[in-house]
Amino acid sequence: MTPAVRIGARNSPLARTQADLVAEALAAYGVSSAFVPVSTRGDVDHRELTQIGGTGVFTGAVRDGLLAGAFDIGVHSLKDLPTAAADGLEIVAYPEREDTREVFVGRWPGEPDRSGRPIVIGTGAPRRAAQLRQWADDHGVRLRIEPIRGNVDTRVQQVRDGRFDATVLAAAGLLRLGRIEGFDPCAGDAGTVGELQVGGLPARMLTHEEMLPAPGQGALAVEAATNLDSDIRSLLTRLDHVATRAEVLAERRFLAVLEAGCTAPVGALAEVTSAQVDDDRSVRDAGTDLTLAAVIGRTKGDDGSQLVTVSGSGSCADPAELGERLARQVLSTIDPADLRNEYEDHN
Ligand SMILES: NCc1[nH]cc(CCC(=O)O)c1CC(=O)O
Repeated sequence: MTPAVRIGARNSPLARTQADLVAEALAAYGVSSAFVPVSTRGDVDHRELTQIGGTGVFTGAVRDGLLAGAFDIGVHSLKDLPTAAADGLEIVAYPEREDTREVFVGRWPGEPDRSGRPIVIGTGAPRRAAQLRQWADDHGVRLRIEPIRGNVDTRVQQVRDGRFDATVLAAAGLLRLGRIEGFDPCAGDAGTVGELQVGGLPARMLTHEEMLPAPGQGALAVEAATNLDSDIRSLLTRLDHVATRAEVLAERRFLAVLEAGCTAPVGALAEVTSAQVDDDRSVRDAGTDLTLAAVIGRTKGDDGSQLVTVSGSGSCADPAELGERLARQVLSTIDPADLRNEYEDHN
């Protein structure tokens, strides 16, 4: 009988659901598990995230619990996890990624509005704000962006209550919680636009051209202490998804290199293009089988642009190389003083 694995995660509905997904995957290998809830600084402090400051407001307490031996593995939303490695800890698996798109929930600003008043969008993420402002400029739409806090359902509720006209949330969280009505994963972008609802509000999937996700969005990180029992560790590595790993390593290296040079908001999406993943977990056609597209918020340029965009391709065999190369390209071609200097929680 394999001993139960203790799984620590934030005590929010989404974190709990994500921990359950890992528990189910372990159960498929005949391993039982128990959930250990962790209260984090981000949950008890209700100021804006940009005010609390520092990265890892949601993940620090889970990491502390791992180091203290309170549980065997921690399950994080990867996009909330700081890029810096934590001493004594390692990420043992990146399970298969959810949908990486963003969802616009509420009144769509592209529609004519007779009131003449700007649409108010609630978001605390400078990355989302920068891309929304650029979209609004491109479409001649007036937007006002205001901070919003709370878990996924609370944010939707605040739109329903009329405190905001709309908000933007990750498809991954909404799908895991089962909150998107009318979603057909096979329909692609066109098949879903205009037909979706979230909490009774109109919703639409944003394309990656409209908004790039946070680095690591839609992916989970299964983290453990480096001294974890080796049998449990090798079991956990079976939860790893090779394409997801390549993608998130490219995105997170891009972020890490940029963070060293500025604090601008960053959106980044890497995609494995070959889809030729061998059963033996290596990726075929190594060469140019990984793409990366990214946006970085900048102060308004002479051409009115508020975003720097960059894209390129590399190899699944060395995803960090692609991320690093594109980040250095941005840092060498753009004056860092032109990049927006805002604390970013990357959500
Ligand atoms: N801290 C917020 C957070 N962290 C992870 C998710 C959703 C899941 C994901 O993006 O992987 C969310 C909510 C959101 O951005 O809508």
